[in-house]
Amino acid sequence: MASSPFISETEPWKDLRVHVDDIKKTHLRELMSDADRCQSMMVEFDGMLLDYSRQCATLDTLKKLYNLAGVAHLKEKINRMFNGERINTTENRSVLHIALRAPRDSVVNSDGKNVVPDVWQVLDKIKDFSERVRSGVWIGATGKVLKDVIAIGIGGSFLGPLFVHTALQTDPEATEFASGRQLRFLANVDPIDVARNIAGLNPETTLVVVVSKTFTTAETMLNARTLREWISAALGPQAVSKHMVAVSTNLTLVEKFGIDPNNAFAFWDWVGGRYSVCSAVGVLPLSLQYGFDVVEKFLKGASSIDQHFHSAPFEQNLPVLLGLLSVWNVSFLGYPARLTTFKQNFIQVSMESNGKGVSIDGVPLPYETGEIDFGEPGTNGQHSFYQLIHQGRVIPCDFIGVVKSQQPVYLKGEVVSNHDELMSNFFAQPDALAYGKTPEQLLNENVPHHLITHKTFSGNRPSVSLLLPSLHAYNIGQLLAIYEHRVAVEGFIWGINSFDQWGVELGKSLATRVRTQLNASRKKGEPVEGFNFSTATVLTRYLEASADVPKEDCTILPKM
Ligand SMILES: O=P(O)(O)OC[C@H]1O[C@H](O)[C@H](O)[C@@H](O)[C@@H]1O
Repeated sequence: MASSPFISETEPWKDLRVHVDDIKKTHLRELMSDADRCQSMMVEFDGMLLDYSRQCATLDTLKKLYNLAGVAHLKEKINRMFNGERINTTENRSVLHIALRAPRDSVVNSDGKNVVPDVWQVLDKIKDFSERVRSGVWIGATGKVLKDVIAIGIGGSFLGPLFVHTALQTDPEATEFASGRQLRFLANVDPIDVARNIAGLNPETTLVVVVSKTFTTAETMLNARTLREWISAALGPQAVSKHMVAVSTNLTLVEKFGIDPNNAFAFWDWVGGRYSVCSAVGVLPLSLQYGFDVVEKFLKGASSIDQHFHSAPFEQNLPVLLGLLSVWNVSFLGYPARLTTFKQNFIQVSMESNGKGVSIDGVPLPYETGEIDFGEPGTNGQHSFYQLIHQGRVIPCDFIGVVKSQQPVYLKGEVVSNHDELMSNFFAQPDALAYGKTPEQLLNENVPHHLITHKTFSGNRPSVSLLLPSLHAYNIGQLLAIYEHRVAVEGFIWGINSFDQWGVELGKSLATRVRTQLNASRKKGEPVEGFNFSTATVLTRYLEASADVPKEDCTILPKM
């Protein structure tokens, strides 16, 4: 099959390339002085306000980006996704995380079958199960209520749920429902993470949820076996069925592991791991902690953005605008990184989706794709790495602010409330980046000559600001979906497959070889063989220096 031409060969791409020179001549300071331009670069939807006026872009840039979207067939690609076509071609799968939050009476087809009833069957099962656990109808092996949950999972089976949990943890409505309960996440395979997770928990009152799409991920399965041992060592092996449940697409392996299939919560191949937080992956642990009704609001927020993404014209479409501007920053202005104050699962959603080297047809790309995403919430970044973004490299930034704090603090005698203090930075940083500070301004302030260059800020550094009315479950869903779809838009423009992740396989398979060697050396004293000089040397050193580990097959759990 003939492969499609690269987007970089199209006229709109070439036009944008030429346009870069015009834009580079114009400082953001000038662009910001045009109030009409700024007004046209603000979009509102469902209570949110996106301000992208601090992008190094004019209305003409936007027109050119819409032309690019046209030749990239962006609209058609979005429709193909919503229609359940197998757009993840290297895995021959459709990409239907939008179905996970579709209203009960809607229709989303995969291979001609409406998947919404299946989705709701699992959601109903989660609602029922979580209510039974929370109300103490489902109890542990010794008759105690299961008030604590450890969710074991990694990557997409961890980061999305962690993000939502982190955001809900301080939401007054959600916390009310979480009273007396704890939700912890065990992801990393480092044994100290096991220790941290079980510290202070009693197996008698703990429910373990093993979350893995494949149910083969080495870290998750070892952590699952470790906590199975923790439960059975304390309560006997028969307790496992009361204290362990699973979320997976691979129900056969769930059963083989020893978890009752009735206590397994399914999802489907058409849900990518990093797009799975709206499946049982997130909905089960979060419903156990906060109750299903809160989590349903999160799903509704995501669904609202899905419908917006599917139907709003590009000029008003938040994920489309954000995606196009990211492509502009990465591919044309040459800024490969992005800072966001919302980073947990977004780093995975973005970098695993779009860090690709070949087109969807498998042809090496003549341009780079993906961004290096990083960030810190609130003002933490200001006190660590903002030096670099103000005077070092140019890093386009996303600032996400909330009108109403989840937990307002007012102190008598203070100039502003604590939330206003936080938001002062939300408003100040984008302008500091855009305007900078000139040597003339510094001279007027009588700054000594030898410090002028040190204290100069070049400015002209782009950012977008997104203002949310509040941070309830619904808004968290909106935010998640905006970022998921933005990444899809970027990938659709770049002509890559944003839904596979072959790049994670090599490291995993090399770790398997090392694991085999460690076993052979520890158990049978075999020498290190088959590795390059460097690896063999350090591996041998590691084995020799840790020769005092137990030789016999035994179980030792953390002592915390
Ligand atoms: O959910 P699992 O099958 O355990 O997969 C967990 C994670 O492992 C892989 O390495 C993938 O890169 C991730 O996309 C995935 O989320």
